[in-house]
Amino acid sequence: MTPDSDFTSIPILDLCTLRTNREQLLSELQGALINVGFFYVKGHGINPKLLEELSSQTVKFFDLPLDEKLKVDKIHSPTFLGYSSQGNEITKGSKDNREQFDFANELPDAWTSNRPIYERLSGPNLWPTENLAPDFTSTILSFHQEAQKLAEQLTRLVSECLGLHPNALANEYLVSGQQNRAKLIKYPSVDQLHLEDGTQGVGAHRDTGSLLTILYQANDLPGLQVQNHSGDWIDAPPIPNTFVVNIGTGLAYLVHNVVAATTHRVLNPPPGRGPRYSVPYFLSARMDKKLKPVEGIPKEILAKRPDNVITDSGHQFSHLYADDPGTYYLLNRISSHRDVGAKFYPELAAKYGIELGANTGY
Ligand SMILES: O=C(O)CCC(=O)C(=O)O
Ligand SMILES: [Fe+2]
Repeated sequence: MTPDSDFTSIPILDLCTLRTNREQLLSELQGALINVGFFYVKGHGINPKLLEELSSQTVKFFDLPLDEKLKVDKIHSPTFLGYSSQGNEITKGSKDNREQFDFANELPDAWTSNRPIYERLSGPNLWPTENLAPDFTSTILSFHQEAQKLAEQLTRLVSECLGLHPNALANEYLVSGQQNRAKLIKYPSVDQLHLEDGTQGVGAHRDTGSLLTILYQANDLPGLQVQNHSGDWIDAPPIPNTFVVNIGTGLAYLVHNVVAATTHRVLNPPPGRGPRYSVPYFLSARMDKKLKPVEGIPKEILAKRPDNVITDSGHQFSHLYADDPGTYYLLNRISSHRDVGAKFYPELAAKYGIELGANTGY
């Protein structure tokens, strides 16, 4: 791709087209994957009422008193599920101005010390009590279920549009009972920030260790930006009843980087317009299997791979990535949330040289 044909907006794909003109949708999807790595989906079939309820529960959760939110803080769990307060996460060496609540499909606390350490990441959620947050848990879990179905459908479409069997990726890298994470995010209004909070909502990054991300922008504030191949930042503003989908480094690796795990970032919300809310869901590859680029993508599709892509994102632990996805993923969690790392994984952090005392990031 030459800089002249670089993208300047994010394509919108309508999944209803699958019923009327499947070939067209697959061709649009292929273009979006190879040239952009980001696209909106509409016609996804997820009930708009559920999405409204998700938005409202997200706002209500963050409006709870801080001491109640701290009762479900990540620090209480080796899974890194739960709440993290403002400024507690680090991307590219700087604090991110966001509060978060990480959740996943519910799994029991099954890890024992004779199992691989990364399996300790999978386990139960930390929920606020029902009387404090009525219908929160059921709404969040319903959304998770729907996002999971959509993500699996998209994985099959991605395979198909790259000339593979629709189940080529799913059969190898998705396994029932795996835990896929999602989170509620609040980017506080700049009027509520202190000077030392810095300027980033979340710094430039790729979604590491996941196959794809489905992002629901839960109110109408802009902030998400996507980096095109020339290094320019392109806005991805909220569009009602759509999701923004982007490709993670896991999927890109599996398909020989013919699809792009595109760099993105989030700016603080515009002044005077209140906080921005968003809900990303991350579909992950199974953690217990080495990643191996798939065979069978036709040469003419591989030849479309863009080169000379400029990115502001680093790439942590890449040496480990393909060989041991579970450990790679755990190290990323520790690095982003060092207080949880210090409590539950001090030996692993020391082994990989992650400084737990200094909360300074990379
Ligand atoms: O909040 C957003 O719009 C994007 C968040 C994001 O990129 C992430 O959490 O990986
Ligand atoms: Fe992201």
